[in-house]
Amino acid sequence: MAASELGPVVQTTPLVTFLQRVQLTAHLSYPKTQTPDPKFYIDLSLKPPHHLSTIESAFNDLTSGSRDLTVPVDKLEKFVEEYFDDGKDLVPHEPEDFVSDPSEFLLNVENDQVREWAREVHVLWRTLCYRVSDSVRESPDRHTLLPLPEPVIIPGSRFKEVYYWDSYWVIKGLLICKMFTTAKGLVTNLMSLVETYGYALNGARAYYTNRSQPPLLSSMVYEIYNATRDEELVRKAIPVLLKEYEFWTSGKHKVVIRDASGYDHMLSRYYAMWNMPRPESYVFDQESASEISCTLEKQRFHRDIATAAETGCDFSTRWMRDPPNFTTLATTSVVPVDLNVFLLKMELDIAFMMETAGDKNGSERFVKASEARKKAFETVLWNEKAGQWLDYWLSSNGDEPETWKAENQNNNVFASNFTPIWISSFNSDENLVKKVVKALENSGLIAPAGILTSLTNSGQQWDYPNGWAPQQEMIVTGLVRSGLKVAKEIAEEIARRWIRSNYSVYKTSGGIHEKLNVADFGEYGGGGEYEPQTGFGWSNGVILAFLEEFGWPSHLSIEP
Ligand SMILES: OC[C@H]1O[C@H](O[C@H]2O[C@H](CO)[C@@H](O)[C@H](O)[C@H]2O)[C@H](O)[C@@H](O)[C@@H]1O
Repeated sequence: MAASELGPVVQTTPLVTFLQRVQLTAHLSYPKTQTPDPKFYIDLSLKPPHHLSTIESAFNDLTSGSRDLTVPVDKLEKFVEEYFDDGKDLVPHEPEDFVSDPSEFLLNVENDQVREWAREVHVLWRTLCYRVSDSVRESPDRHTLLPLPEPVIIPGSRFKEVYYWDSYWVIKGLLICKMFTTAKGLVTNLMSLVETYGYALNGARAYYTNRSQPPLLSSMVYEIYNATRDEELVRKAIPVLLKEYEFWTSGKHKVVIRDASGYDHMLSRYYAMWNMPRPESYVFDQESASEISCTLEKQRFHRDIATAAETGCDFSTRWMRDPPNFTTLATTSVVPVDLNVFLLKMELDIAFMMETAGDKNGSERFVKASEARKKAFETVLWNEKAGQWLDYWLSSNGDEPETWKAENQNNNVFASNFTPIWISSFNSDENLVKKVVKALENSGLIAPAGILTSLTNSGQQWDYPNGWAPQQEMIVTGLVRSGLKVAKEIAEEIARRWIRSNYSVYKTSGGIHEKLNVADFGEYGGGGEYEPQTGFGWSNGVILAFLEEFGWPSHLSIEP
């Protein structure tokens, strides 16, 4: 790891650096209307028996003499065909615990049409399940895919690798489908990444080693323990979670906000260890930064782009100082509500796991840490007038404690502002829940497909109307756990909307075999990208989780 003026940088591999060059040449060589997905190139493997040095020199020959880095497309395609393999690094895998009709599957779903669909969603796990090929294990230098010990569930579409936070909702879905072994395997994979790198990577690719994603590993372990009572898993998880906790609460991730009475509150922010264009989107990031001439400023911008990817919400006006101007991205200057919710949850989960494993002192330490963070939520992030928690803009670079200012709270409404309600100490406070429910109802976020991520129509993936808000599963869960009638009613309404809109996406034009993009989702908001017969990992999980929580009565229509 090297250090730059703005923080650490994790070096990438020679293969990633080379594939970036191929990506750039492809981008420049194809006609504008046929621009290839840059991620395709960075995901390629070297075709045996060729080695990187041979392929690199063949590529130098191919491009030599071209002043503008372009080559004829037919020659480029022939080159890719000759020297690379596409998609052979993952091998389809039949999950050993898959049964087509799991016992006690969604007993509350009475409506036959919905039951039949839920079963189709369950079957999708088979199409998303793979194992890493032996060639990745034997020759890791030939692949950008990283070796993992257990079978994986991928999101689908262009994402042919494990993703950290997606795995949380995937696991929720797998548990409902009684696929306990597969769920445990996903956690084993993520734990192996923490053991190797010190944090769970954004995704299992060599170009994702410079950042993590929303930290939900402890929640995954907790969910599995709840379903299986597997104490061995808990014992194995504790040291791994301690390592992950250290990553998120130290170095550049740690920020300290001093309140009016001089009390220091420790919170966390996202902070990627990268200051160049992201390899998987090299050509786009380079273009986005093209107007910035100062090197340091460029590096800062690239770090903020990579950091937005670490948030899981790439991209959103939430991270922009002057939305929707993309170059004002300042992700590292935000103290995000949801990240701190996930860390509060991690503290509570670790406390619970230590107690389960008989470590009383350790458990108390984490209960204390959770109480301190809860206090920070009340002082730094809560806004009484808005009835929700607000992201906080740092005034400084966050290296030293800085004093809290009311005007630094970001008054814009985001789904993430409501995620603290997931935490029991918040959802058990009746007065607080009532305030939050009122604010949520008046927020404008509740759309025909559930909770939108933001209210700003910026064209970004994580803004209205695309509205992918997987965090709505946490909000819904928290509202239900409050036990308050008004909260449960709104939670059920949100879940029904999500189910209906996803159903219509799956079923439009005669079935899931039709490819539908977010854009086709139009006024519904929410949902995701659907490839033939796969659905999308995390949304499959949220569908099943909502169906389990609320069922679907026989008299209720599924059509929106
Ligand atoms: O290729 C660009 C970016 O893709 C990923 O982000 C999106 O897909 C992920 C997989 O479903 C999801 O976890 C994330 O929330 C999405 O925004 C990736 O995580 C980014 O790092 C990457 O740059």
